[in-house]
Amino acid sequence: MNQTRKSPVIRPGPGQVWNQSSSSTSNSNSGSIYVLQRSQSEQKKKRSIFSLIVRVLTCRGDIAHVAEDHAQTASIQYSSRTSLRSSKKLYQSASSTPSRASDGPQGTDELSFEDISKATGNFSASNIIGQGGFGIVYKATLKNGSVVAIKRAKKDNYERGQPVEFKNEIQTLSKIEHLNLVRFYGYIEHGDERIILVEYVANGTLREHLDGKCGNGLEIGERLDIMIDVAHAITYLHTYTDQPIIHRDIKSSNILITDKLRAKVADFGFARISVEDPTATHISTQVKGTAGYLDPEYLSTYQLTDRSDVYSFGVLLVELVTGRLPIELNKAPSEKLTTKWALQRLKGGEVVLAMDPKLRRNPASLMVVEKVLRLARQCVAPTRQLRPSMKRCAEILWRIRKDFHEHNDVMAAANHSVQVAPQMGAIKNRREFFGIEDSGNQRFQSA
Ligand SMILES: Nc1ncnc2c1ncn2[C@@H]1O[C@H](COP(=O)(O)OP(=O)(O)OP(=O)(O)O)[C@@H](O)[C@H]1O
Repeated sequence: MNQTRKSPVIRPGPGQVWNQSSSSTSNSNSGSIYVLQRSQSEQKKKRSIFSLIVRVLTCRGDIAHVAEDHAQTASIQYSSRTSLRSSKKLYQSASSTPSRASDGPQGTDELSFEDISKATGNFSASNIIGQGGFGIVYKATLKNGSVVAIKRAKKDNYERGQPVEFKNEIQTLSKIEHLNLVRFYGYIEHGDERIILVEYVANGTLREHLDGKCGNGLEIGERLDIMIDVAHAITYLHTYTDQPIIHRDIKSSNILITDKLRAKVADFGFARISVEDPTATHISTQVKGTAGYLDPEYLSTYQLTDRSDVYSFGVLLVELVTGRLPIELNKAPSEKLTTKWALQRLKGGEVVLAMDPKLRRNPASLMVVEKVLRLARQCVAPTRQLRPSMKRCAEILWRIRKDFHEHNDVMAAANHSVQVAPQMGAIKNRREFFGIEDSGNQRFQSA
């Protein structure tokens, strides 16, 4: 396998985001995943495709800074109408002709930049719901009352003159539809503005829930549901889309939580759409992702496969049962790398020590934590051949959930009989107290 590294390996600190170039080309004639074989210029072109959607930056401003930023940008005059683009009409329409988002919420058709501006209160600071590598995220209420999330790119965060290929990618993204994936409705190009319109998910990120900043704390059953939702979303991306998609940035802050405490995977900024080549084993690409979640094999070889997402998913599983961040800077050296620490507890038969202190301890929750850690151990195996597919992960999690429910049912039945027995005892004692013959015993037993 030929491989040429063009850039040195730069290792960011914990919590920082990776954005490291490689223009390696790779060949393989075995296996069943996918490979991109591109010249350096083609690779560069390809790299720019998704940078428009999300570009990884290593620093984040705080909300106050965002508000200042907003104050400067809010005064921009929006004269021409440039409308929401996505899906089929992208090619058919000239750039300034309104085009339609496929199956977006009612009201996202024919949206212009002015409409978006109005819907966000002229990008009002009060509508800011977050900030990420791509830019600022706003909550927007459309004319018909639908609520969507608007991602407004930082000005230095896109490249002009996107190639046709970019439009292909947008088309593909807009076709992705799964209950556990944040829906991509479309984007708007307007002068030097780049806007992405996505489904609004109301209840914060998974990380915020684990930190107790959102919600009332997730019980183990709820966490299991979230694991399964994420597994379904990634399985869909890997297996059931027209072209397999590798997410490349599975992490707890990219998992949005619904009001019903179910999960939706967000942020396809790093997503790679694989070319359909049944003989290929991997994509050679620049390394992107977030420290702590990054597949070490991808990091050292630049070879991206769907098993890189499986690795990140394994880290996420550990995060869900321990409540800890993948890298805990303030812990003792032996506890800094959460996955390693938790898997050592598993090996030593001390799962209870790894369990999130916020979780209730009972045999059922301990059983779940242990089984999930065992699955996580497979997911973070050092080489991709040893890791299960996402589909397999989902199947294992279903089994764990089934066992959990059965366990709970047994516990509930046991509790019920414990509650019933003293009542019967009390009644019997009352009979004795009143000197009544215990002739009703038979009836109690059969009741
Ligand atoms: N569709 C959405 N619905 C509701 N809130 C969202 C949505 N998308 C993003 N947010 C909020 O905005 C924040 C920033 O999101 P964004 O995806 O831009 O960045 P990130 O994933 O946190 O960081 P990075 O882009 O560096 O990976 C999220 O943490 C979340 O709180």
